[in-house]
Amino acid sequence: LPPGPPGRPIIGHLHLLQPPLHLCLHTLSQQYGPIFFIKMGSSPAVVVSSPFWAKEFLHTHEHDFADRPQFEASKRIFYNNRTLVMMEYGSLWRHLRKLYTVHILSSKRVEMFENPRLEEMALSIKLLENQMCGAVVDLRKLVFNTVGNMMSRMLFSKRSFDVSEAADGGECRFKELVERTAVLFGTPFLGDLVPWLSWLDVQGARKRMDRVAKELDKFFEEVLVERIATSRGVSEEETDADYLDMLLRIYNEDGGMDRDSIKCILMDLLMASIETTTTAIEWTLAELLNNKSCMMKLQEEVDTLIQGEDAAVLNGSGKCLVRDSQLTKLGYLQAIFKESLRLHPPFALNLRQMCKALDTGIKVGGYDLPKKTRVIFNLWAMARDTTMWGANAGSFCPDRFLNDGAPDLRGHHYEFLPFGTGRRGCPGMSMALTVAPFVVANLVLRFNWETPDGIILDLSKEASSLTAPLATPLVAIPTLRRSSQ
Ligand code: HEM
Repeated sequence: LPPGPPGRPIIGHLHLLQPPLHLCLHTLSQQYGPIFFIKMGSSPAVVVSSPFWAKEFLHTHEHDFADRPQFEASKRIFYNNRTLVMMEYGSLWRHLRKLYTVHILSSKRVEMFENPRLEEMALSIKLLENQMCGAVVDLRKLVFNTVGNMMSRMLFSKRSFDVSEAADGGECRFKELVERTAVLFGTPFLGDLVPWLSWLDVQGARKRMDRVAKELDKFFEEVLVERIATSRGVSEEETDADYLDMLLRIYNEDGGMDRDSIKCILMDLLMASIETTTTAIEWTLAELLNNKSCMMKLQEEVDTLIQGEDAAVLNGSGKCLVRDSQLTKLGYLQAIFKESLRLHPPFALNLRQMCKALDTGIKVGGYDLPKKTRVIFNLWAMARDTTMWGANAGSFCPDRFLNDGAPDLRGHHYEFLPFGTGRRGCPGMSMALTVAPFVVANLVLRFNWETPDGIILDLSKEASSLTAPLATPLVAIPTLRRSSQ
């Protein structure tokens, strides 16, 4: 086995693990090395903190570690692990993955949904202009709602999140459900760590999981029933077609797809996208607030682009917005976004598991790993390693991504894997790389942003949740930029 700290009976190394887990595992790696062995309760796990070892597992042994650990929450909430994120590696997963990459999340499909994204951005900007200028704004909430509405409109043409403070009732219900789900996934469940103790359920978590599962199912069932009842029969080429139209067409043509599959896909896409994208945007804005010169340079870049080209102008509102197609021309914005993802990967840790078929374990890099070994990739630690990134690895320095040969995001550079890599790498990367920089560009185009009392934010701490957002939600004060009028 790889080296590792001494463990205890039953709990293994659980007593050593404190939140935030990525920091705790990083500290242990400094003592035990870039690959070390622990037991999470009764589950064997290796923690990987170097690009060399990441490549060993994710490239050399790609097939062998293409599974994910199965958790009680995902069994209960995601229709017995039927979402792509949590599905066991095998033929069903391959079938669904193809559907995602070819039909659902291809760049072409993402492009088709520019309109709802522009409209939602315009609504959030209007809210900021009319009700929030000069006031302290909860940016996490604003971004979460904006991204949430963009996603739910692309999926089933409904706004499911409230962007105005006044909205209430049904619209907020779904937001609360997403948040409760994230908490359930972010909190370890005893039975996942020590299966023979799962009957105890001291945390009462099963009940909470079942309640969330029931309410989520009800929400998606209503969406489905309403759409089937209206039988709008929109073809996928039509401009107001959404993902649900496409899924219903496949449902009608493909006997292998049932109602739960559709609900599962809708749920998967919402859950995998909103929290991650919001966290990425929140960190980017936080870094910009602390690095004023970068913020100003970005505003200049966006201003120059908008003045020189046709920007989107919405519904005669006079509001100019940066469009998707312009994002690739904003080189500095791209560098800022990458640098923020480097320092603050929304999934600080990525989890894989040895495939079930390897029932006697496998040898990796000279180590004998037992069956069902979990691999925890410390993406956070690898992206801050000074041997790879230089002495300023801990500083926000977007210029490092302007150099030729800088690491890309697409999973070829193992020191920088915010979207993972290989067959189980993130299929939503195109969507994320469109939505997140789009929101950032438009927020800095129209507003100057300041922290309350001009304080420098402490960006050294993350909260423990499904993703790793700022320890306290980001707040800032917007003022309208004259040049944006
Ligand atoms: C900044 C935003 C995002 C980040 C940082 C992110 C990151 C990740 C990571 C690290 C993984 C695991 C990859 C691996 O095991 O190698 C993953 C998987 C996944 N992501 Fe994302 N993601 C983001 C946005 C999205 C979006 C927008 C969607 C969909 C609309 C999405 C859908 C998925 C799905 C379905 C999987 C599971 C793939 C599988 O297991 O086969 N993600 N993501």
